[in-house]
Amino acid sequence: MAVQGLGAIDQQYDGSALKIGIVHARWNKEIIDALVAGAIKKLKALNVKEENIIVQSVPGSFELPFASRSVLKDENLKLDAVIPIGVLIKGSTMHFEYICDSVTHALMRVQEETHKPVIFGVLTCLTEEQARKRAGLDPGMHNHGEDWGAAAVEMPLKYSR
Ligand SMILES: O=Nc1c(NC[C@H](O)[C@H](O)[C@H](O)CO)[nH]c(=O)[nH]c1=O
Repeated sequence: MAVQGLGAIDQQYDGSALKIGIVHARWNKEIIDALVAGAIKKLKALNVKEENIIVQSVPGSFELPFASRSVLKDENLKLDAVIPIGVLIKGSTMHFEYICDSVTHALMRVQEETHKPVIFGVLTCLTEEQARKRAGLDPGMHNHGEDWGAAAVEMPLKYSR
């Protein structure tokens, strides 16, 4: 069996029949905007229609699990997957650690409760520089939002249909 690299895509998936939600926090706006744009770019590259990409925002990453569950359960939206996007940057207190840990576990619970893919789009960085690099804001750096877009297409086509 071929060993896949980190974030390797095993084939080109066709997202033309999918409806994907993106719920993003509003902290660290410049980095968030780049990550959201990267996710949307990849979704469109995989044929997800623009009208089937539903974007909503919440105050911060701590609100991502609640909003992700809400949009997945919304019968009017009929989403196939959700990409919660947040950027957590370590400050001078333990606030960062508690939010990172609680949000990570809560997003996994949303996935288990809804049986819908919840892509982990939360950057947990020690510095703003780390976050900027992972959003592709530095020349030559890869935008992790694109990986999240690819995962949001692959997962519902593989497991939720
Ligand atoms: O503190 N730092 C951050 C943060 N705090 C706010 C928190 O997510 C929540 O919105 C409020 O506590 C209100 O519930 N939210 C982030 O997305 N990134 C951070 O780096």
